[in-house]
Amino acid sequence: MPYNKNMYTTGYYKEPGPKLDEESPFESMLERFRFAAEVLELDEGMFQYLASPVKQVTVSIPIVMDSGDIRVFEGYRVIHNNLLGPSKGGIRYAPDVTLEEVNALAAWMTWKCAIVNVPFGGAKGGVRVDPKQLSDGELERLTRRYTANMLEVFGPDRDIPAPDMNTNEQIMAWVMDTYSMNAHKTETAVVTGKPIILGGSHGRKEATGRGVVTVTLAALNKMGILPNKCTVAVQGFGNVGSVSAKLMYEQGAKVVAISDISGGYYNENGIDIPAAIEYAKENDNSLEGYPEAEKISNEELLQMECDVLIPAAKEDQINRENAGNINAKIIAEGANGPVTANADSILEDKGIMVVPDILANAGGVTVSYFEWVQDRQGYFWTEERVNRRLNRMMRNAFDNLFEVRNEYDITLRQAAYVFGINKVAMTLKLRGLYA
Ligand SMILES: NC(=O)C1=CN([C@@H]2O[C@H](COP(=O)(O)OP(=O)(O)OC[C@H]3O[C@@H](n4cnc5c(N)ncnc54)[C@H](O)[C@@H]3O)[C@@H](O)[C@H]2O)C=CC1
Ligand SMILES: O=C(O)CCC(=O)C(=O)O
Repeated sequence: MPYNKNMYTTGYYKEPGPKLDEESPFESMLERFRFAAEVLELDEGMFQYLASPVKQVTVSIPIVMDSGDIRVFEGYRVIHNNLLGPSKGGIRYAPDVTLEEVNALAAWMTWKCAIVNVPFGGAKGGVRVDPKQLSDGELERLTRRYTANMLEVFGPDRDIPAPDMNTNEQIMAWVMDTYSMNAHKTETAVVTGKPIILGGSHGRKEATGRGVVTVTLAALNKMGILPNKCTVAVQGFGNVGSVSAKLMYEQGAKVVAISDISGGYYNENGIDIPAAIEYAKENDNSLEGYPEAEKISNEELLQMECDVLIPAAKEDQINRENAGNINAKIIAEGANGPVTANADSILEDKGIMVVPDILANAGGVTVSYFEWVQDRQGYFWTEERVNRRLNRMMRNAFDNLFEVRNEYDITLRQAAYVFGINKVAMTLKLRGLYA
């Protein structure tokens, strides 16, 4: 791999650089991509090719509300790249999701799949809706209509969705059923993250958090910190955050702070995570009013002194404004894009090891791959087998990136982009580009 050390010791990357739009995850993605492209000496054409999504689909989703009124929502699916195989990535329901954000999330999926070595390209979907405002019936109609609008995009050999923020296994079951009705056969492999009874995989629900913890333990080991001697703060208490917190707790770590959209909860003696999970389950998935802790703000959580900070909520949480105040030794990115590109060099200067999203949260897509394989074979694995293979693949990915990091004296995030983009670029070269 071509390498010129001066490029990033004296180049634009170390300078304050052009002010990026903190609100733009796509710009954050591109900024890191540019750096990797320089390291790899990608030519301009290759850069443009890999930076551009293959397909962007925007649909309107009209549904009849329980009141009898019609409302129209906007939905997206972006296929960023499918050189390595069918595209793969979750569907997000959020009132503020944009096509631009989905573009970034889809590109991250491309690099992520390359890093964990699963034979998929990258995609992501989104619907601009606050699902909490919909009844179950409205949510089902919305999901079915979105899927119907994407029938030509989705497919077990084309594009395979999965859960992301505010979507879950019930929503995946509706996607599978709608697609199957139109295919005139049951097509379980069209979507992953389904209920186990419908062809889902053991371990998928916990896979992202489990992967976060595997790489966190590897990072702690590199720093010579024992898991049972470390303190942890977790932002976000949904699928990824709650499982990461629970598995760190089971490792003997002291999880001193957790948070969700209702705010942060701090206990210097450590929070009883199984009890907090039970509390959230009984309170409509919210920590609001959690009694065994002092209420703090999400900002206070991010800035508290701890060994491991796991941002597992959403993008742009650690940015140019607050990066200088982060007091963790390791940041393990459970969420996609929780640290902006503007914050990267600030964290690097503080000596904080960032385990980047495209490695740290890749456990989800890894077990989605296992689910797809199981569905296609019609032969299902035990949870023990799933977890063992997941741990192995995450650990291998961590070791590969650590090697690139050491070889080029770059950060783990830079190594992740270099590794992932190199693999996709090499695939393109071998496949060729003549239509
Ligand atoms: N579910 C999965 O398998 C995967 C998810 N991810 C990423 O992990 C992140 C979280 O996803 P999930 O856990 O699936 O979503 P989720 O919908 O299950 O949970 C999201 C959590 O974040 C909290 N939250 C939202 N805004 C917040 C804010 N401003 N401050 C603090 N907390 C806030 C919510 O209250 C909730 O507890 C997202 O970035 C997603 O893209 C990444 C890989 C796979
Ligand atoms: O499980 C999958 O296919 C994708 C999960 C996802 O959306 C992500 O890793 O961001």
